[in-house]
Amino acid sequence: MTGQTMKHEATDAITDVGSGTDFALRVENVSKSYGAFYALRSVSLNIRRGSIHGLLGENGAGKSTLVGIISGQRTPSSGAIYLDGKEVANADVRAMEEAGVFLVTQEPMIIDHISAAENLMLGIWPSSGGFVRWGRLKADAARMLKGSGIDPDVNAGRLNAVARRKLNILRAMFSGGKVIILDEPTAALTVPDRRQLFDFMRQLKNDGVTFIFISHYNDEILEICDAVSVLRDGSLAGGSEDVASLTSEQLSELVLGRGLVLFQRERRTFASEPVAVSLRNVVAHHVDLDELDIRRGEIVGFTGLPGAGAKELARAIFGLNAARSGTIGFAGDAGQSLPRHPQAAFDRGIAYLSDDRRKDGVVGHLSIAENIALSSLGRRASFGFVQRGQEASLCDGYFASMGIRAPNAEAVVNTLSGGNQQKVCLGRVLATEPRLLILDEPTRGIDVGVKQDVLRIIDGLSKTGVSVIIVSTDTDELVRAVDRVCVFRHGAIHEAVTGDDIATENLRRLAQA
Ligand SMILES: Nc1ncnc2c1ncn2[C@@H]1O[C@H](COP(=O)(O)OP(=O)(O)OP(=O)(O)O)[C@@H](O)[C@H]1O
Repeated sequence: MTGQTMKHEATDAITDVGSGTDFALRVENVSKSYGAFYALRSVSLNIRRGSIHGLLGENGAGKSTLVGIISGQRTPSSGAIYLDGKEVANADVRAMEEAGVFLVTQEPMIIDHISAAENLMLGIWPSSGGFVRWGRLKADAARMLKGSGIDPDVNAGRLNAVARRKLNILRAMFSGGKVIILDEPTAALTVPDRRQLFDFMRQLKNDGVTFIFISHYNDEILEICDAVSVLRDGSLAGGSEDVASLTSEQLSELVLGRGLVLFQRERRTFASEPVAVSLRNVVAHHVDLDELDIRRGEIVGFTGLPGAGAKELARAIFGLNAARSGTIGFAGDAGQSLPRHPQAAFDRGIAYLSDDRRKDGVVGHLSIAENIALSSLGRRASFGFVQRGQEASLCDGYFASMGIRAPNAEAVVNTLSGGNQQKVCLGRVLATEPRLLILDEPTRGIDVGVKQDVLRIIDGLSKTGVSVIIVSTDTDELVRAVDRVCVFRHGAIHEAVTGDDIATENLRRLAQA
C-alpha cells in the first residue's frame, strides 16, 4: 500500500460524514498555532461511536496537541469540535469531563493523601443530603478495583507508577466517560496489565463507549483499534477504517509515509572479549545478585516483572538506590563499593537514562543545547570555563543524529513533544561518553522510525567499546538490540538468554513465569 492510496482513503472517510449521529465526536478544520508555527493545520476527524480509534503519528506530529484541544486543556486557534452532533465551544477540562470526554495522560493525576478508592471516585463521590456516603463509595470502589491488584484502602501516595496509571484509567472509565482518550496508556504496564486494560476497553466499547487511543506500538494498534487516523507535521496524512486488514509494515508506512527498515543488531559471542564491568554480591532493595560480568562492547538486556530486580539493580549501580553491600569493578580492577549517589557513579564513568524524564530527565526551562551539554560540561570544562564552541559542536552532533524535531537547538525543552523530550534525555546521557551506559526503557514514547535510529546509535556506541545495559519491558526492543538478556526473578538473574533464544515469545514466557 502506498502513502498516496492511504491519503485517498482518508479523504473518503472524511467526506463520508453521514448523518452525524453515527459519530460520537467530530473535529472540523482544527488548527493550533504557536506564533508562526502551526502544531495543527486544519485537521478534521470523524470518530465513530463505540469504536476504538487510533491516533498515530511520529513524535511531534501533533497528537497530544489535538487531544489536548478535544479534552479542553488547550484552545484551538480555529475550527470546531462536535460531540454527539452538537458543537462544544470554549469548553475547559471540567466542562468536557461533564460532557463525558476524559483525557488520560501519561502522567497520572492522582491525589496522594487520599485513598485509592477516593481517587477512583473523584468528582463522583456518591452523596445524599450533602453528605458523602462513605459506605457506598467503598463498596463501589472495591467492586471496580477487583482484579486490578489495587487495595481500595491504600493511601494513593504509596502506589507505584503502574498502579497509579491503572487507577487513572479506571477513574475515566467509571466516571461515565463517553469519549475516553488514552495517551500512550500502556507505557510501563506489564503484559498481564495490558491484557486487562484491553479487555476492559472492549467491554466498555460494547456498551457504546468511544476511545481515542495514542500509541507508538504497532502490535497494540493492530490488536485493539477499529480505525486509525495519522497526523504528519500537524496535518491529517491518512488513515484506515479497517485496521484489521493492515499488516504491521503497512501501519508503519502509513505513519512514516515511507517503508521502514527495522534495525537488527548482529549478535556475537563475547567470550574472548575482556571483562569490562564486574558486579559482585550486590544486595539492595529487591536485589540479591551473586555476580555479573559484562564484556567490553557488549549490550546486556535486563528484564522481568516489576520488583523482580532488573530496574532495581540498574538503579543501585548508578547510586539511585542505596546498596547494602556489593562491589563494582572496571576492566579487571579490584572493585569498589557501589556508588552511593549518581555523582559518584558519573565520576566513575557510569551514565544512566531514567525512564522517568519528568523526575530525573530533562530540565524543562532550558534549551535543547543546554540540556545535552548539562551532564558532560564538568568533564569538558577547562580551568572551570566551558568552551562555547565545544558545547555547540557537541550539541549539534546529537541534535542531528537523534533527529530531534525543533526549529533549532536553542528551542526550550518544555515546548517539545514528549517523544522529542525523550530524545533530548538520551542525547544528554550519550554526550557524557561513559564506559558503562545504563538505559532504562530508552525508546519508550519514541516513534517507530526514530526507535530504529536510537537502536542504531546504541549499537554504534557499543562498537566503540562501551558496555551497555538496557532495562526493558519491550521484548521487541530486546530482540533487536541486545547480545544477552538477563531475566530477573526475586532480585537475581533467573536465566540468561543468548543467540537465537532471544525471541519474543520466549522472553515473554520467561518474564511472566
Ligand atoms: N507551547 C508550545 N510552544 C511551542 N511549540 C509547541 C508548544 N506545544 C507543542 N508545541 C509543538 O507542537 C508540535 C506538536 O507537539 P505534540 O506534543 O502535539 O506532538 P505529539 O504528536 O504528541 O508527539 P509525541 O509522540 O512526541 O508525544 C511539536 O513540534 C511541539 O514542539
